[in-house]
Amino acid sequence: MNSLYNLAGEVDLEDGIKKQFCGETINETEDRAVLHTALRSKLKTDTKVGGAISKQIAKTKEKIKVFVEAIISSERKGFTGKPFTDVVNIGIGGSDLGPMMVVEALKYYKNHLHLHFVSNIDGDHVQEVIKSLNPETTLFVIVSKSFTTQETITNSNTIRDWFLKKANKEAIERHFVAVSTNIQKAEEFGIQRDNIFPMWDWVGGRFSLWSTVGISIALSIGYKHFEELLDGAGEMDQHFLKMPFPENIPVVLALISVWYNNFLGAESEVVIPYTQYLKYFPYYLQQAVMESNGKSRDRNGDRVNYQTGTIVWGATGTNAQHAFFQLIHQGTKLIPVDFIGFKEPLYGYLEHQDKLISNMLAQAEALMKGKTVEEVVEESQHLSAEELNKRLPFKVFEGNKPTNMLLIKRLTPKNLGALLALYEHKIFVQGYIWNIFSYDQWGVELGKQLAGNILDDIRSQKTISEHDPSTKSLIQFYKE
Ligand SMILES: O=P(O)(O)OC[C@H]1O[C@](O)(CO)[C@@H](O)[C@@H]1O
Repeated sequence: MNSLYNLAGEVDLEDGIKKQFCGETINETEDRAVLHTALRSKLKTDTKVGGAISKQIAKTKEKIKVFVEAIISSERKGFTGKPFTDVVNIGIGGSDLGPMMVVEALKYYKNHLHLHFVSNIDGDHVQEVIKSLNPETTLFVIVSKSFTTQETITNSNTIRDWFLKKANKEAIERHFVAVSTNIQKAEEFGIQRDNIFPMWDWVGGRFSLWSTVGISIALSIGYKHFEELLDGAGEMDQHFLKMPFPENIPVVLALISVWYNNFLGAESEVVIPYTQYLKYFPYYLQQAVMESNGKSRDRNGDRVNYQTGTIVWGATGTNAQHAFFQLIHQGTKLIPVDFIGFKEPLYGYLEHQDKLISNMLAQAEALMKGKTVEEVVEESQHLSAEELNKRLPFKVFEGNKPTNMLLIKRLTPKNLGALLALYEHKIFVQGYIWNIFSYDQWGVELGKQLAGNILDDIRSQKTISEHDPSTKSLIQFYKE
């Protein structure tokens, strides 16, 4: 650990952290600051946070509060005068995964509104969500920082057409709101200016659930709980800013992960929350981690000659134990595990809770200790020598498999906020050590561009763009 702390000192991590929180343009390839932390800051004194930005944040939070409370209390109603019962969040990537994960995670705190999420450009996904909805009582929140994302715009157009089969154009202003930095495009879509919630270029998509992108969260659990989520994240920000590295949870987790990734050759990390409420957490984390640190150029533009972004995957426990834990225990790959558990159950089924947590602790113990030949022999007295010899190699567990254990008191909005901010900071620390830019995502652009070309080819009589033989024949096959 001391060597790792020295590594953090060598790259001047402390300075990097300060630069991020003060709003320096650390996202150099997009020429932007990275200030999602300002959204949950109570301090008005930090450079940029103290100025124009904190005023914008306060004004926008008030707008969210007023809007959310009007919908929840039924003061604001649908076009036929009925209260809203359902909310559909239309967005993808960071405009979907964060809100969807938190809405599910905090389901225990939800009110009467039913939240739905449409993300994929797959028309069947859209239909499956809208088919049971009543346009008179459904609110649509279009979330797109850019308001140009193909999936979100296509889905919003389809949903607006479906809505207009039952309602007239004037009803759109009551039922459609948008979250975007691109006010012009949102207005062109038909959203009234008053119904557009601003977003800022200093909030990255995958770090945006704390902003207006979190409207679906605030609608689901109420504004007060949404604030508690922000408070929890704010407390973790202060911890990250102030604690010396050996006591700094995000720093320690990041360094341990660098150790496994860069020094022991671990290819991936797995995250296992022992609560069904966090079933979408691995998906959310995949975007946060892999879109941020999946880079092979350093900050000078040179190709790195070391490993960067870890592959993250996971599922809830105990389900995962019955699915892929075999490979973690006895496979050939080193896979560090993060266990996340909560001491108190929300509904009080103590028998379940004791069993749930004992499974989590047992997995960590088993991975660490393993099972020796002697132990297998000891517990196999009932077997003949021949039978024992046959089975012995398969019953041995090598052990020495690393795990982190995050044991939290209770799943509350505040604790969840702290947990999410913890992982955000872990991502930053690792990116900083690897000397890469964590806050851009140029790697998603090529696919978008080529999909545009292929769409043109699919729609035209002839294949017009240049393709390799494989792509060309696949386009042909699809068209036939
Ligand atoms: O909010 P937008 O602009 O629609 O973008 C959605 C997502 O698309 C991405 O840009 C990747 O394609 C993500 O970073 C982002 O979260």
